[in-house]
Amino acid sequence: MSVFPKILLKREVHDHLHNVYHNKELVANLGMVEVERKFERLQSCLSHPPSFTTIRVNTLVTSVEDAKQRLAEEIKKQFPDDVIPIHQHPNLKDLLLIPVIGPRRIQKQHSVQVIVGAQCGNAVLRGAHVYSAGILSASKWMKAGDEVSVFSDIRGKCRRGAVEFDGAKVFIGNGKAELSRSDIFCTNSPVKGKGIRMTEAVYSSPSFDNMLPGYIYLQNLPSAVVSHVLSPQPGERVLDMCAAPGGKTTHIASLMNDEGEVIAMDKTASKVEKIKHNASLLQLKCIQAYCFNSTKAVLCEPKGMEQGPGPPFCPESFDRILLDAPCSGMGQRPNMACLLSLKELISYQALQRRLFSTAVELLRPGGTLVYSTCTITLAENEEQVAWALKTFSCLQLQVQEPHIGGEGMPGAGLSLDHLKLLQRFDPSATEMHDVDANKLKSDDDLVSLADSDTIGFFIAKFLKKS
Ligand SMILES: C[S@@+](CC[C@H](N)C(=O)[O-])C[C@H]1O[C@@H](n2cnc3c(N)ncnc32)[C@H](O)[C@@H]1O
Repeated sequence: MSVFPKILLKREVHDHLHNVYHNKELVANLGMVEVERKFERLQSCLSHPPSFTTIRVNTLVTSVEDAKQRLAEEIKKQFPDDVIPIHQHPNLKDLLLIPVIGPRRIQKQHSVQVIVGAQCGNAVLRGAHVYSAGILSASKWMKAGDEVSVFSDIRGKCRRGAVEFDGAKVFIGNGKAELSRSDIFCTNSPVKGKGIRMTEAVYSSPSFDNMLPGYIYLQNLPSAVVSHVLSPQPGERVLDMCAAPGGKTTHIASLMNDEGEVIAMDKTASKVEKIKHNASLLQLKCIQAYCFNSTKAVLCEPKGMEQGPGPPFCPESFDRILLDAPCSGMGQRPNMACLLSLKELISYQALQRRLFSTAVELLRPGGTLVYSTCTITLAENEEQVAWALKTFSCLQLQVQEPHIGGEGMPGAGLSLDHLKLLQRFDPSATEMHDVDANKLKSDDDLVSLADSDTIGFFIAKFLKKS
């Protein structure tokens, strides 16, 4: 059931998405009434978190059963009075599902108020505590130990250090202050560590910060599907073109049993350090990470030139390539306000095409290319597939295994057969659910809810014909 306002969009973005979700092909398929409902559901689902937190087990260092047991012990420390179920996904054997309980109707609000940035607020609704860096405002008299009510500044309008804030804010739960207002704001150096320990969030999930490092990796369900769809094999040479912070890179390496070569690139140096950190934490040795603009990753020098281990690379030199493209991120949940302008929203298509063209050049004939995004627009998903099939006659769409999400969305002129080969995780495909750990009836109910109530995501798999 909806407890937060639906996602707040700029008028121009709202109207654009409205047109996308009311395109002629979709209306012809579903009818106007269903299309209207779908668009309303989409806006509502996006402002709420998915019903499950998903944890990928690093199967190179532990078994799923062992990780499950360790997780249960850790979660018990946080929720001594509750039984929080942990389920292994039946089709993604390295994935564990933990329900996000909520929404809770919290009656009591405290007079001491804390305002946090929207990103911090979104993390709280997925189980995080409030870190000091995320706090924008705290009541004048707040001291350590106070019970406080926490609000998210959804429009990004609150001034850092303000004593009160009357702008648009959404209540996300109650907690206990670990620092005073002056500890947070009256200091010259940035404050680190926890600022508020959440005691009752509107949506509650364990906090996985620093939990079992090296054993588990917090990863959204559709993101964990991607590397299985790519299906990398031990000994292969695999390229992850837009890789930071390395969630999929590390998954790929672990599916390859850490044998072969996984080359990860990202254009931002600090993010490349995160890939290296994650690879080392998860004890993966076959990953090489480089800071590089992947649109320039094809070696153009004449043959015979010495080629180093890093980019640029010779054409047709990879067995498999993942292009988890930079995108508008409109599928991320929860997201109570999207501050993107229409210009920004539609700017990604061109960059994605440049990256895609590079991927096709670098892939060997007979190789596999997977394209994915965490967004819900047609322009970045089905339209890109239609363009790719028209532009590169060597490409053929492939069946995906596992196929857990729905089919592609009509509207880009793709045939029904092609739409069936695409995998779209569409939050608007399900009704909103209250989740109460004790009322999840059967394992089947639980898995189908976890599979359908996810972030918005898209996956296409291509074969480069020999
Ligand atoms: C969707 S995120 C990747 C998430 C990552 N695959 C994971 O699962 O952890 C997209 C990434 O693309 C990077 N990026 C954007 N433009 C790029 C470019 N031209 N070359 C390489 N990386 C780029 C961004 O820095 C960002 O880290």
